[in-house]
Amino acid sequence: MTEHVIDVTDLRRTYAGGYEAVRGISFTVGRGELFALLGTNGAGKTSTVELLEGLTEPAAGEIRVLGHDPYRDRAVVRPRIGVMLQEGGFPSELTVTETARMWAGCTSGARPVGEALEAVGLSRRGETRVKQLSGGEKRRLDLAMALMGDPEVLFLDEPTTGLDAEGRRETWELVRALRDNGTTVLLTTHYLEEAEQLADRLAIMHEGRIAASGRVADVVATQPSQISFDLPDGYFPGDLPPLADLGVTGHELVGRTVRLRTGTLQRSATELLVWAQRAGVELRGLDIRAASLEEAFLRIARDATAADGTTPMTNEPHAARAAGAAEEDAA
Ligand SMILES: Nc1ncnc2c1ncn2[C@@H]1O[C@H](COP(=O)(O)OP(=O)(O)OP(=O)(O)O)[C@@H](O)[C@H]1O
Repeated sequence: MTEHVIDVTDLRRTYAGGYEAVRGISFTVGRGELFALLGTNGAGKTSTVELLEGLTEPAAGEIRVLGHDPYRDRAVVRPRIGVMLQEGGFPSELTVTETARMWAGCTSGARPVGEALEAVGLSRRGETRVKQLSGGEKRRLDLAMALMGDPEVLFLDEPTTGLDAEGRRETWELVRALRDNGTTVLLTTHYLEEAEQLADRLAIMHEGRIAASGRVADVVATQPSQISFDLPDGYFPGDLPPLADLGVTGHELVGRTVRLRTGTLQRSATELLVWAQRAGVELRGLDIRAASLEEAFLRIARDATAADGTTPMTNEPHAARAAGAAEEDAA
């Protein structure tokens, strides 16, 4: 049986004023797994991660990290986890090595500073001041600090926000290597490609709830693939073969562009192409596209919104955030 390093049941978080940012979520993360928490702005990802890190107490529900309550058993859990926050905020005048030494001094069981910097490829930047590091190097320094205690569980909150494509890829390599060495990783991200690249499993949050979860392929498989093409000249939609025969589950006509949705892409595409071949028509603008995580994400957010009648991407109470999350919890 898989050991659950993180176990979350019916978790809720309510901020002062009664705003419920996390509305009864449950999930598990197995040892050595990389689990991604995705979601629109304000979906509740950071609010959830802060609870897992033991920074504050939930309004309801249960959390186990390494078998302990991360808030009540903080002294036991904290030395075994690493946390990379969205913004590290280290003093800009210190050098990389001075920063790492300072951090090591606050970390129980800290690994040698040189080793932590080596792990993130910053060994050669030891004498550089933090303010002179590039954005990507700063994020790597944040990661080095999170790795200082050689953690069993690593929390990465938006680890590649603000990085260019190369910096992002470098970070992915590092995170993959950590996972391959057995570190359990919980990652929040806005980048769907990041989740596709790294995650063993993921959950998509929307307005405090988990709208979909599972392996990337399973979440994508719940979404239809799409075939689109221009209606051939002189043809009407009724001249196409019966859509049911194509295995098509939905369709629309936008101008003269036909869009078909299907859960059996190979069959639908083959049937359509055979029909076109027999009819001697060229399907201009033909585009055959398997479902992607991005489509799954957008559709899930849209469906969840339609179901509860709310507007996506709402972010009104965000301003209150600046005042500090932990103290403001109503719980
Ligand atoms: N301290 C706070 N007081 C009141 N509301 C808050 C506070 N912190 C966050 N919220 C609200 O809770 C909701 C969830 O915020 P959270 O930061 O957890 O979302 P997120 O998914 O991490 O968003 P983002 O991707 O934008 O970082 C948002 O509506 C946010 O405005």
